[in-house]
Amino acid sequence: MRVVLKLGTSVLTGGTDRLHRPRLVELMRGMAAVRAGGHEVVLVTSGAVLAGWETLGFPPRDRTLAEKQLLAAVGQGRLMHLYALMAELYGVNVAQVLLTADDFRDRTRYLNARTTLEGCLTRGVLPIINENDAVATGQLKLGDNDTLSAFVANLVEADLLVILTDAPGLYTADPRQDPHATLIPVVERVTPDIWALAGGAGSHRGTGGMRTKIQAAEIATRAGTPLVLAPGDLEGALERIVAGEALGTRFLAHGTRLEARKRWILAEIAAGRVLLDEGAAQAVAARGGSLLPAGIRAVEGDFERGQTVRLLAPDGHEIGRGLTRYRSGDLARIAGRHSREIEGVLGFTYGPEAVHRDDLVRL
Ligand SMILES: Nc1ncnc2c1ncn2[C@@H]1O[C@H](COP(=O)(O)OP(=O)(O)O)[C@@H](O)[C@H]1O
Ligand SMILES: N[C@@H](CCC(=O)OP(=O)(O)O)C(=O)O
Repeated sequence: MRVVLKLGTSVLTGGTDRLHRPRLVELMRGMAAVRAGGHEVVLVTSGAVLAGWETLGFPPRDRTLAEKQLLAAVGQGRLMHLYALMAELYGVNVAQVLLTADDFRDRTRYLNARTTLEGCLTRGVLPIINENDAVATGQLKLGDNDTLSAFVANLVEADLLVILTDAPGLYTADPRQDPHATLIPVVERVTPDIWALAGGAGSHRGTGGMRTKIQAAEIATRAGTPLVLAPGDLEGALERIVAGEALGTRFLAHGTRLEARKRWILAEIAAGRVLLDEGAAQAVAARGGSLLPAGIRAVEGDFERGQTVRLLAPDGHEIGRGLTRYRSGDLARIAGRHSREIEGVLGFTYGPEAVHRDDLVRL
């Protein structure tokens, strides 16, 4: 299973003013255990602003954007340093990836981020992601890490998104305000009734409160990834959730990830056409295989890597659509060539497939 784990500031502080070291060790132990069980983990972490405030000796705060950015710039390094120390205890290597909204909007940046994260996972490195707070403002900013974690879950096509926070899950009302509030164990759909349960902003150290968690649930579940919202102060929480135990609140996915992805591919306007030879058409249409450059006869249109293209059989009829791994000019140069030759021809490679079967919908 590929799991994206989001840790809020409130979890990292354990209700104190500082990054709570024993808590960090326990969380890292959980991640290492899940990884040792054969799963992949991507961490989305908050806490840079808090870490910066701690490092500078808790100066009085004016809560301006400039101050927040300064604190994040100081704290991000500190946060990573601590994670690296904790990870070393468990023999885990970590990587830092700082993202902003533009990295999800711009196709090339999106694909590059995905390649980097995939690379980390392939090599067994734990990617640790935060928003690039020091530079991102206004339109550039996603603004909260709940939303960021849902985007990341989408980016890496996670099987599960786990958000650990300082509440035991989604309650019928804000448990801080209403002592009679009760836990909702399963949410089938994020309806207006669910939205109505979220109070305002969260704890005084957190950013989004429950609203951004529901927002994250909406984004993730629509893309086919379920979300579990659970308490961060419970020992072994991550392992128990990954093992399938019902902890906190589970938001169910709509359909499977693959279906969600295919809906998305079909919704995109095709940017070009790729003409296949008979063998490739057979492989794609009848056997559900990937399209290799060797089976391409011609490339029409001007498209970038990651855009949707139509796949045409030799008689011109459309047999499928998919996301191309190479831009049109590059694809034309490797058309008809064996995948081994890609690097020699282009000087680089994005892998042996022109369109991978996971990125392809047969019509
Ligand atoms: N319906 C609800 N159920 C649970 N918690 C809620 C609800 N409405 C508001 N909250 C508040 O949201 C807070 C979690 O958000 P936040 O403090 O931003 O956490 P984090 O730092 O983990 O992102 C909880 O502590 C709780 O007070
Ligand atoms: N990127 C910011 C945290 C933003 C955020 O969403 O915080 P939280 O509500 O604690 O998850 C930071 O590292 O301080």
